[in-house]
Amino acid sequence: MASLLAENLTYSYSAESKPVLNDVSIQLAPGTLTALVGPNGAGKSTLLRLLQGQAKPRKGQVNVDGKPLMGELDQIALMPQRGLLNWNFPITVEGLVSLGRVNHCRSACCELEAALQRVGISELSKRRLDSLSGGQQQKALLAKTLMRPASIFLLDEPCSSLDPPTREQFLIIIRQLADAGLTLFVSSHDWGKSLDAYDKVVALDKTVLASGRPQEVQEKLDSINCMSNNCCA
Ligand SMILES: Nc1ncnc2c1ncn2[C@@H]1O[C@H](COP(=O)(O)OP(=O)(O)OP(=O)(O)O)[C@@H](O)[C@H]1O
Repeated sequence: MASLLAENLTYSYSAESKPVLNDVSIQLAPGTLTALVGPNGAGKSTLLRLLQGQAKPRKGQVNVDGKPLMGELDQIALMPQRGLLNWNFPITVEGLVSLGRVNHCRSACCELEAALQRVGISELSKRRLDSLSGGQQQKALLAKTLMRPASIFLLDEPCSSLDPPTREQFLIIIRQLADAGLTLFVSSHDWGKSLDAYDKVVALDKTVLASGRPQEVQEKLDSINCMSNNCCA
């Protein structure tokens, strides 16, 4: 089990441009499920990339288990937004999921079958990716991410494009993963009852607007115009 502490992160995409993240601090406790919500352009994906070590903050630092993060770590896995993938690529589910394997990893949790079982798609392993529904594709992408020998998982909008029942199913899966000891940080545009499934919510709009238990954050955000109408978009 691993913990993550980000302190005072500031980031801009170039030296001349304005920061897209400003003085962002967050803490992820081991074995917890945390939601990251915020409007379009709030910096959610950027923050997840900083936390995984894909980009370096201009100010501030990320600590994993008390040690500064230097570059990408096997310990932290990022599931990208579905829009970044070519879903028509001719590959089977097991082919895609196997791509998540890290060569030197031999532990049982990283085995293909275990990853497929964890997200409940063992029976789809021989199917082509482009023959699956959006929800099944998202589960396959999660299974690929779970092949990493990581204990911290950053999921970028895994529930986008899923219908409400499939979202609920997905939430049950990620809740089980957290209950099994993994640390999950999940960006989302869902705002409302579905956040009750999380241990903690971080609301971001370039900086942290609110952070805490779902009910507390919801009450705080109810008074902020940009996040009204039960939706962060
Ligand atoms: N590669 C890039 N170069 C320059 N600016 C970028 C780049 N990627 C993102 N941005 C800018 O950074 C800001 C934050 O974008 P980011 O994608 O992190 O937000 P987000 O909260 O994930 O948005 P969404 O909910 O729409 O996915 C936006 O203003 C965006 O235009």
